Amino acid sequence: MLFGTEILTTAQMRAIESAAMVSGKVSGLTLMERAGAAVAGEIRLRWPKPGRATVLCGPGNNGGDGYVIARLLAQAGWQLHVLGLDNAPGPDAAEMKRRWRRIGPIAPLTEAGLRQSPASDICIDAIFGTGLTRPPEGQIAAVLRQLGRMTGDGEGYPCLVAVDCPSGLCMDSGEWLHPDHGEDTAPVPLHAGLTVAFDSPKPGHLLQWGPTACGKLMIADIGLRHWRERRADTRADAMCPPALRAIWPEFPVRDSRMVDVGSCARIALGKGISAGHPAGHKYSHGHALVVAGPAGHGGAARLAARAALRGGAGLVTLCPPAAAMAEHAGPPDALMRRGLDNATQMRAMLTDPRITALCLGPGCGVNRAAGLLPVVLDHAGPCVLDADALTALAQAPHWPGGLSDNCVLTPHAGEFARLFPDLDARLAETPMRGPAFSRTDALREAASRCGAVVLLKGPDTVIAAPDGQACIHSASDVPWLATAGTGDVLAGLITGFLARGIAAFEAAALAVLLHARAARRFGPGLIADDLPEQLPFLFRELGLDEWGRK
Ligand SMILES: NC(=O)C1=CN([C@@H]2O[C@H](COP(=O)(O)OP(=O)(O)OC[C@H]3O[C@@H](n4cnc5c(N)ncnc54)[C@H](OP(=O)(O)O)[C@@H]3O)[C@@H](O)[C@H]2O)[C@H](O)CC1
Ligand SMILES: [K+]
Repeated sequence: MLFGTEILTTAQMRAIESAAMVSGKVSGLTLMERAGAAVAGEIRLRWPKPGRATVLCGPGNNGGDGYVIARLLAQAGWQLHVLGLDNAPGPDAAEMKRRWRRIGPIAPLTEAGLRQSPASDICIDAIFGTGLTRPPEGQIAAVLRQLGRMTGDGEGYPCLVAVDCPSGLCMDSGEWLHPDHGEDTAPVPLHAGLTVAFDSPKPGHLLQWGPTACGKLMIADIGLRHWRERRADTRADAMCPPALRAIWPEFPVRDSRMVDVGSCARIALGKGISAGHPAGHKYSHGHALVVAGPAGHGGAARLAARAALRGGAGLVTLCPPAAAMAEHAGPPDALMRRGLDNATQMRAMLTDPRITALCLGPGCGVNRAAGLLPVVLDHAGPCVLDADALTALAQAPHWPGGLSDNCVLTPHAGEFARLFPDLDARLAETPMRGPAFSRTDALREAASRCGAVVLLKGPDTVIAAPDGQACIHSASDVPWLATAGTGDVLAGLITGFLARGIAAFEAAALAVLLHARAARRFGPGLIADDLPEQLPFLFRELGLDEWGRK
């Protein structure tokens, strides 16, 4: 999979960190110094004039990073107020604590201690990082609640800077861990203005509450690349499930490893049918069928068909029931129309080998989708099943079998719950232990059960393939994408890419990326009809006007 930055689970991060230390080439103390320096550097970039900072240091290495940050900021002229625990941390954090003590005192990390802290411009949360395994309770939970109350985006509030992650957030799922007793002990979610994470993003930075909790996310290089890449080369190890990647072209993230989306997209498109036929005829760019529903419900399928055309399918044929043909008489004229009344007609249609992809579901009606579904599945060609086709699929006798890995399912949360009620129930459970069951866990399981690529739509869209590849696409910066018909456009765009011969997982990933990018480019006020119209500009901006040339 070409798109995006690799995401590491907390277990993978720990394995890489310890491989680095075992090698003897880098010590834990050096890594901690680099981590602290990265955060202090980001702070000084944003607040060039030394100010006042409160640093909250927890029991482990995240706390150790906090002591480094305090020391480096103090050396840069900041006024520091440091709170810490009276515990015996690991040797690296203990050493950093000692070094801080030579500079300044440590007040007890308690709710009262925090309330009585001198006013500050920023609060630095170094309480828990990737080592969080259970919900914060007692005094630490009270400190976090107080921290949540006293920091925020509003004027007059100190900005919260999170070290690696906001404390209490499970970094494998983006869930806040809850104690199992009482509403009044529920976590007060933190809202950091800046989070500086180390080496790689973790799933929790991107899933569920992650984006709102983290604020601006910076990924700092702390010199672990060699061990990360070695691990990627030796994927036999149990710590290394197939790659999980983040696609975040314009998400507010800075990451030195961020890939060039334009070149990734170019390569993916170049792998399609058009490769080697830059001046090919229309059939060399594929022929997509988009099934439409009964009269009065044609808009969704037309949106999908338009997106498939704009996505570059050579031909797109819209197939409403014959009685609904009149409804589709308007533009675009490039769209072909052909009546389709029943499964027999569909079976005949699909004998044409030039048809390279099919979209079933948008505006189709559940009964019509259920009638056509067996033909689509028997045909076993590249297809997108969306909307009503997913409802029909959940009721099909063979479900969850019968699909192949060139099929993409595009459920929203409700459709996902109908298809995989047990996984949905697990996702809905109050997370009380880390690592909590995540959307990537659920999607990998869903894809492996049904044998198709599954794409769960949302501000944190997750896509998984049956072989375990998965990616998270962050679009929490484009809330205006949540409007009627945008899902139909996405289904159509994937169909267009499938028609062009792009493999299912890549077609889904590329479509989701361009879909959000189109919304970002258009801005608020967007309606679904605007999305396909943005694609030509996007293709040009990303250098995709050269598609077909590798
Ligand atoms: N990634 C890297 O290469 C580097 C990361 N660094 C920083 O280290 C932290 C991870 O440090 P770690 O010590 O493993 O964990 P934490 O600091 O997050 O947590 C400390 C310990 O707290 C205990 N724990 C867990 N949950 C709770 C809870 N709810 N209440 C109380 N205590 C809790 C847990 O220990 P237990 O033995 O009690 O289970 C944690 O171990 C990472 O985030 C980075 O900030 C390095 O500094 C640089 C290299
Ligand atoms: K933290």
